Amino acid sequence: MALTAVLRLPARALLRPWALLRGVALGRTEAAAGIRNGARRFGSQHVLVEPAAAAGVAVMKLRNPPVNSLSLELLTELVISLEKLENDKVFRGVILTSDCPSVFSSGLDLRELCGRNPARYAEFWKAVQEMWLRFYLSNLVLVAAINGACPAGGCLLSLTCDYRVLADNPKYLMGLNETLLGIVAPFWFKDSIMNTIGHRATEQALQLGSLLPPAEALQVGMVDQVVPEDQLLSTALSVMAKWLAVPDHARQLTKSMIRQATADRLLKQRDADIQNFVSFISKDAIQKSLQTYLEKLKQKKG
Ligand SMILES: CC/C=C\C/C=C\C/C=C\C=C\CC(=O)SCCNC(=O)CCNC(=O)[C@H](O)C(C)(C)COP(=O)(O)OP(=O)(O)OC[C@H]1O[C@@H](n2cnc3c(N)ncnc32)[C@H](O)[C@@H]1OP(=O)(O)O
Repeated sequence: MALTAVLRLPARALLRPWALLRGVALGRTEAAAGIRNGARRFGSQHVLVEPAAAAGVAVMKLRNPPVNSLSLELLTELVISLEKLENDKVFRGVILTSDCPSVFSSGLDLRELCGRNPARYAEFWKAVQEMWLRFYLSNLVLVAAINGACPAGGCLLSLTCDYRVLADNPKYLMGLNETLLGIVAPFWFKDSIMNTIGHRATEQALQLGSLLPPAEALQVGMVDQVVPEDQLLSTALSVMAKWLAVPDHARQLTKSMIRQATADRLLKQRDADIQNFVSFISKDAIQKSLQTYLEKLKQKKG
């Protein structure tokens, strides 16, 4: 970025050099680098963050086309983006949504689970854990505006949020469908869903690998609201306003009181959980099962 362009930027942009550096790294213009109509904006390759119309609220959009699969890069960028927002005292709430049409997130990137070496599996799983821990324990209010299909790891990501609004479209199926892939959701996936929908509903949803349409997701409590698609963002903003009306310190301590024990279960055994994952995913039978599933997905179009 030329010096003259830097000098034209508002002072507050200069106080947040990461926003500018990101823009420079991506070779983008001044507007895309952080300043548009006086509002800050930043992004990475797979995550776009922009201020919402409401004060103190950012909209974080996943953009890893075509289906927002959670690759190592996307997971890492999600955590970095959240951390930036947490460190920027302007922001108190985040609306998490998708920039890809009809898919919120297709879950963990299946290419990360197939044919890699143990070190790469371990690195990937550490990033999945990190994403879950950081989002689950975030001090910010997180509202998921689910504007598409939301299976497996996508559902997990939404379950880290404080509130979920789902757009009313019968194609937007949601749930932890791991068993249908021949894999087992780890205990912290199970804890996340059980804390949300309860014990009995989890017994069914997790064993059956249920992918629920909006009305059923609402009925079981997997989402808090189902709204017409064109009202998704405005609803998320209204919900956010209600949550932000509560003093931050009281809400944050209360959230931590409710969630910390669940997070601690993983924190106490992160390395063992990584080892479990690596040995499970490396088994020939599991690899075969995942390859077959991926093939079927690819053939679906033909
Ligand atoms: C004892 C226990 C110890 C340890 C724990 C062990 C194991 C736990 C391990 C793993 C946990 C994993 C959780 C997961 O998240 S696995 C991912 C599961 N995801 C899914 O099942 C969703 C699959 N995708 C779909 O159903 C659909 O794609 C869709 C509904 C999201 C979107 O449908 P569309 O019709 O819009 O798009 P498609 O044509 O189907 O897809 C386009 C394109 O994208 C590819 N793709 C889809 N999903 C994924 C994915 N998750 N990863 C990578 N790639 C994906 C799809 O194949 C198409 O590719 P091509 O264009 O054909 O190349």
